[in-house]
Amino acid sequence: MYDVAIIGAGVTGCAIARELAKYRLSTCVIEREEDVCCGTSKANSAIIHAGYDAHPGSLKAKLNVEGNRLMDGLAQDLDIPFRRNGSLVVMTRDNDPDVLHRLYEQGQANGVPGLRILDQEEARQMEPKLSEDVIAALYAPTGGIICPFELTMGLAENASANGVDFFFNAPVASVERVSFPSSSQSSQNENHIAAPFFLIKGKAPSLRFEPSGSANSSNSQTASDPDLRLDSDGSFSIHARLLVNAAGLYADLINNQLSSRRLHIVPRRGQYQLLDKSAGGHVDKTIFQAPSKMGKGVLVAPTVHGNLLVGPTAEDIDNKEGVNTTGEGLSYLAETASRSVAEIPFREVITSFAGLRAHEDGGDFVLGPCEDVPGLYNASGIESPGLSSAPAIGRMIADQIAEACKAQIKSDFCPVRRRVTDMGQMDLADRNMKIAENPAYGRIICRCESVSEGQILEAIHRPLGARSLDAVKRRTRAGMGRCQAGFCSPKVMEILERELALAPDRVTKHGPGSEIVCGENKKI
Ligand SMILES: Cc1cc2nc3c(=O)[nH]c(=O)nc-3n(C[C@H](O)[C@H](O)[C@H](O)COP(=O)(O)OP(=O)(O)OC[C@H]3O[C@@H](n4cnc5c(N)ncnc54)[C@H](O)[C@@H]3O)c2cc1C
Ligand SMILES: O=P(O)(O)OC[C@H](O)CO
Ligand code: FES
Repeated sequence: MYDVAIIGAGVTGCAIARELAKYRLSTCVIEREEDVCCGTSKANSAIIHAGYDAHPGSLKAKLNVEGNRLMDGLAQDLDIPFRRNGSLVVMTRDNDPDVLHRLYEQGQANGVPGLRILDQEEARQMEPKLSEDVIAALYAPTGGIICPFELTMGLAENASANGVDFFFNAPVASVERVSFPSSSQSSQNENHIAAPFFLIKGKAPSLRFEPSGSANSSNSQTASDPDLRLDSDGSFSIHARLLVNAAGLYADLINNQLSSRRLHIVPRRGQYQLLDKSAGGHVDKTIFQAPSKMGKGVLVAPTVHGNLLVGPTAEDIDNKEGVNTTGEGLSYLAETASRSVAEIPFREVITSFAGLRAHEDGGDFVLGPCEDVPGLYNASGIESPGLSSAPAIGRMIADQIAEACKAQIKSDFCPVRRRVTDMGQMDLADRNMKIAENPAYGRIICRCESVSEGQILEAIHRPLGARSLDAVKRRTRAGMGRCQAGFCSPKVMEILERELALAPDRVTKHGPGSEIVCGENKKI
């Protein structure tokens, strides 16, 4: 029986897992996808917000500012690309003239440091490509940009290295609070009433169990593991004393199985255009427009890897899987972005994508113990600024759980994790030394992003290692370049086949059901 089970391996679940790993508690994370960071955490604006957007007194306001403050230390410990590039909210003649003052006052109340309102000239000096229509701007020096994949994976890998188990390809179908011994408990317990616990069930024919700290672990689960029961049809059940609901868009479905305090989460789609690195220097700061009831509006921002990002739209839709882009949405972006930034080189678009905000009807994060279900902790309704707030959400939930269980701090928690070697960040001498040590670092697999075979091997053979093309991409950037994997995909597939002893038709893009080839069509 685990002390704590967390449903969801997005940035929220992984941040909570890492904080819980600081305590003497047995913890697992259960994720329906094949990897961490497959939900909203992988498709967003990647901004670490300063914290002036949310209403004073809200959880969003408090945790955004605290998360922002914690980010430098976390990025250093977990080796996450993060840059405080600062942000501007620009005002044009069409906007309500009070908008910047309102945001400024809100920021002051939330405790955001260094906010300043700039006139037209100062704003343009800071960002020469601002549109002619911009007449003033709110400057926030603590705004930042981050790699959301590395943030989520760094938290997860570090949690794993410190004792947290992960289950992948494990969609939870039902959760139940049980207050009697179940048949799966040991016979010693049969004659007395056990403390209530959560019974978490699902069907996972290809469940992948990653016990803590396991590098190179095989894909087979351990049927003998006392915390997990797996039947021949792939049904699994996991027992835990406490349950954390960090299931993103599906957190309402998990909560509503247990609590009469219903949640309702609407997917609010945000579409983006991502431009090539040749356009990455078009702006330096993150350029926001005036916010609306639907969100912070369309931004133009550099990414930590040197691309330019334009988006998102904000459309409420019915489909929790509706991550498609639309012609209408993408045209809206081009038209709207030009109100704040001039001459955006849209010819340099290399891809478009969409993410879904988990918008809860109440409008704020839903965090902490659920009033009518002892042992259930919600981390639900985590829309923006969820990425920025993740370090603070992790601390808040873990502290609440540790206090409730009177859990002791572990003395051997190691806060440090290193990401896959980034050859691009090395000088020539270091690069040559690395290649001399291991020639695989000299074999370039992804030309656009200069990713070597050595880096891909590292991505596969590390705790919570990559098992698919997209998982390799998130860890190394192989496939994220200008050709969008046209050249490097077959090569990465070959490496996955070889290293994981997979038949070619078992290599997937993003887990079971996304196999890339279906067989041979010609003998060579
Ligand atoms: C368009 C857009 C732009 C954004 N921009 C920013 C930004 O710039 N800055 C910022 O701070 N925030 C931003 N956000 C918000 C931020 O991305 C989210 O708040 C954050 O990623 C939410 O993380 P999460 O872990 O709660 O959810 P997710 O990342 O969605 O993780 C939930 C996980 O639960 C899993 N799951 C669901 N149901 C089950 C089940 N039944 N069984 C097992 N697993 C399950 C899912 O597969 C998923 O992996 C943005 C969001 C969007 C959509
Ligand atoms: O549109 P929002 O308010 O959900 O914010 C999304 C990002 O944080 C900024 O683009
Ligand atoms: S070669 Fe990998 S993205 Fe182009």
